[in-house]
Amino acid sequence: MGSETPLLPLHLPVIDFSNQNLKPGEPEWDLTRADVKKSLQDYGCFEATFDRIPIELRKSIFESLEELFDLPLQTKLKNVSKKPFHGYVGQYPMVPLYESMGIDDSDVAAKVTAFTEKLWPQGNNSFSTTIQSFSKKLSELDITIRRMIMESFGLVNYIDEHLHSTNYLLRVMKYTGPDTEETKLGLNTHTDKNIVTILYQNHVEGLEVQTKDNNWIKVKPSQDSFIVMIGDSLYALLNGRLHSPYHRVMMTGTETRYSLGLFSIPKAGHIVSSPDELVDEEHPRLFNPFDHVEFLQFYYTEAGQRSQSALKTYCGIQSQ
Ligand SMILES: O=C(O)CCC(=O)C(=O)O
Ligand SMILES: [Fe+2]
Repeated sequence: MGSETPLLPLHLPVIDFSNQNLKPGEPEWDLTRADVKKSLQDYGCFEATFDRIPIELRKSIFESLEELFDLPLQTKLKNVSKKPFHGYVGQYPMVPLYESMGIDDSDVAAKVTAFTEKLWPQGNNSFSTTIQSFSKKLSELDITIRRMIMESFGLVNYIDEHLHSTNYLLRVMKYTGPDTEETKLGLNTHTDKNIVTILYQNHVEGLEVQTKDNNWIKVKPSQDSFIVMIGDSLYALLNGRLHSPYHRVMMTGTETRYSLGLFSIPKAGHIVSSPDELVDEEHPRLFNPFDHVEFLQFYYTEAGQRSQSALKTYCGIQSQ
């Protein structure tokens, strides 16, 4: 449906984060930072290769996901949350292939142990260790990327405050293959509402990311790569400087797709507001300051679900 000649190539840029010299101040850091900025301006998304998560851990994370989703429904329903999409989600008539669970503060051992004990009252040490160490290692990639983004926009003085203003949610997902000739929707088209999302998946493809000129990129990640994506809260914080892309999951065939997303999310009570440095005549302020938790509550109302951009409807400034 997009324009006949796509303005942007229909594949995501790939950026390597495995380099040992990737430290602030080193030339490699500056080069990688420039690639991060350009990719996020153009696509709001890129594929990151990152070797800090050992191969055994990358394998065992999917065994843990299988073990979790294989639990009886009654047990999975014990994971309740006041926050929408943080607890157990499944059996939705609109997206019957999709099931997910959220693990709040998945980088903090005590929190993951408490989550685990709700589902396995006798404990499940290998599950909680796998989830926590995977999240902790992946959060290092999230921190590197957010540091680079803040530097790119001259916001060095805000880095510490910004990094302390968020928590992590690990959402784990299972998509059952539709077992039909046609391709079926696994997850509705949406933009993420948080700061940065880092996705990892098994060998079954399905994620599609929309380009600015309305073409769909079918993402083909490898075992060594992660998909990094910008959410609406970072888009607002940067006063629209980076793109927050629409994406969806489309499923075919019989195989089960397991994926997980590490979401950095503004803490409740923290006000997301673009610094004055990013507001000038050429870039008028796009959004009123907002609390992310309240914005999320709006997103899940009927009006929020109906609007093309919940962010603009919720706190957009009229003149845009
Ligand atoms: O399963 C995926 O790859 C994407 C999931 C996603 O977009 C989300 O949870 O926000
Ligand atoms: Fe998403």
